[in-house]
Amino acid sequence: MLEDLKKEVYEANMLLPKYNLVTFTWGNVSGIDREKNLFVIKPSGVDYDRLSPEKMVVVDLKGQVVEGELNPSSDTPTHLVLYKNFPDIKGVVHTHSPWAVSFAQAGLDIPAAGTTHADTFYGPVPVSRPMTEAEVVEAYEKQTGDVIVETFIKRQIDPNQVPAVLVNDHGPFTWGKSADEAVHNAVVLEEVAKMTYHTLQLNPHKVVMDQFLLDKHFLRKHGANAYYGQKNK
Ligand SMILES: O=C(CO)[C@@H](O)[C@H](O)COP(=O)(O)O
Repeated sequence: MLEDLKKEVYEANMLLPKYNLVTFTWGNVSGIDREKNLFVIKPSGVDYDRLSPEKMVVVDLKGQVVEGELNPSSDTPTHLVLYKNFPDIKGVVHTHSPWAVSFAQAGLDIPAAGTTHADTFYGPVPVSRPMTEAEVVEAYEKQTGDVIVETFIKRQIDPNQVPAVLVNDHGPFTWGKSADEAVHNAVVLEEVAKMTYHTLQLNPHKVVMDQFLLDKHFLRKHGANAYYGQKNK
């Protein structure tokens, strides 16, 4: 079942160590088949050099394993919440990439400090609020997904325009129209986190891109149809 998607998700997972976004078995990538309403995710606790397409786990939208010998990633409930609430996405990535984790642990958004950021994230990358003790104790991974969705609703951020979040005290999640695109966004997020840290160290008075500059950049990059299409959503 879903052999092609398993191969795609396996290959996307292997990009995490390749781009130094994870250490040991940290992180995970999933991809969804929106017609079958099934998603494929990395197995939990398996070293990347021991992964294979056959070891990927298939999960339904109730969170039940429908195929696979191994346990699905411990972050499966978070991926599930994102697939249910962000209907346009088809791939999700979680990493512990150090610069993005540093912003997440500091409880800080990554502001749009330049075009490298604005090329991928059409606005600041938000950090979620700290989770309550009850949320952490009850069902951390599911609550993580709920807090991510809450962040985007409360701050009126379009997840298609800012395909990333910094989970407070934890680390980044990114997403996209495929597992590969979600990994691309995770790589850009880490680069941008590093650049922005240094930018703000060099110039603490740096004025980051406001919505007008972000709009101009989006319009320049994607054209008027895309710009006004997004605005009229
Ligand atoms: O963030 C965490 C643990 O805090 C997890 O994302 C691990 O980094 C990977 O867990 P598995 O996917 O292997 O279950």
